[in-house]
Amino acid sequence: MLHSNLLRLVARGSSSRLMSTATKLTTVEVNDETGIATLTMNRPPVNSQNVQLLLDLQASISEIENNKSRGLILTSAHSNVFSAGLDIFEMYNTDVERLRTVWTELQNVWIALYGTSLPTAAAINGHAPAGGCLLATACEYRVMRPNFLIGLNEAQLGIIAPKWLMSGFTNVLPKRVAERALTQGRMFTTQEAFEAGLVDEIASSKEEAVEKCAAFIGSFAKVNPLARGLTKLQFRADNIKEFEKIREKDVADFAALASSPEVQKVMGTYLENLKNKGKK
Ligand SMILES: CCCCCCCCCC/C=C\CC(=O)SCCNC(=O)CCNC(=O)[C@H](O)C(C)(C)COP(=O)(O)OP(=O)(O)OC[C@H]1O[C@@H](n2cnc3c(N)ncnc32)[C@H](O)[C@@H]1OP(=O)(O)O
Repeated sequence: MLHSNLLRLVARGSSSRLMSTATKLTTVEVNDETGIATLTMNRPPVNSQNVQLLLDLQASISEIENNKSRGLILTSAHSNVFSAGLDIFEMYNTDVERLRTVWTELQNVWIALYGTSLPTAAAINGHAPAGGCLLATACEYRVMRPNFLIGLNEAQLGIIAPKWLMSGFTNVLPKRVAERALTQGRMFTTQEAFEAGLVDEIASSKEEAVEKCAAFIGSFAKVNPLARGLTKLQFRADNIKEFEKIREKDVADFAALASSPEVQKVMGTYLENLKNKGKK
């Protein structure tokens, strides 16, 4: 009988294995030929990041690190959204403790993804606003399907993203472009993101995006994995150290900001607009 601790489960033919997880909102599938793991977010309809999805992402990243995969590709099970960012419903009209948990688990996912020595790539098969962009830019490489939007839109929502949350973004864009985009809360189209360097390639389908991500990860085949991983982490060490210094305070700051009547009001209006959009 299948149970949550079952380790390996043959899923689709012989070329890939669905790794069992104790989770429901993510799946991990390892390609037998390449040894690359695909981590798929599956929280309908838009992969909004509630605490459970954030915990499941962490469990899946650990699983991939422990199962000796050669790399990690992050993608979505949905046809037009990679991830809509934090679940605003979960942050609205709730208590401070819940807000602290949301933020702590977002931090935990980010550091797990940003700080892994494994090669990582995002197959962005739909929109990736805010927390969706955060996950994509924590990866080393991004391939995106056409005609979607990606960016950190916090300034447009009247909120300030902390420095660690912007650091993946500022790693990949020239400083001047990043500053302008962040202060505008700009959402880039796929084409604009490609031209700016926010995404590395454009792919016409999810399958092609995953293949291109796999080719990027495959480009390290002849590089010593320890040397590769340590080199990557040296590049990221300053951001990681800065983050570790402020992570406790950052949780307190977020909980205070998100629970304030002003931000709660913004969330309420934002949620109304999202709901009404569906009725139009
Ligand atoms: C206001 C935020 C306050 C935050 C407090 C302080 C934070 C400080 C630092 C910030 C760091 C991270 C912040 C975030 O990640 S906040 C989340 C920001 N996300 C967005 O702005 C994206 C909002 N969504 C969209 O733009 C669109 O939904 C989409 C992703 C482009 C998809 O469009 P679509 O047409 O395919 O789908 P749509 O009809 O809009 O939505 C379908 C249903 O999903 C619900 N939904 C969408 N996004 C969210 C979300 N982020 N959280 C919860 N639920 C979401 C939407 O309401 C629809 O539901 P229903 O079908 O009507 O029931």
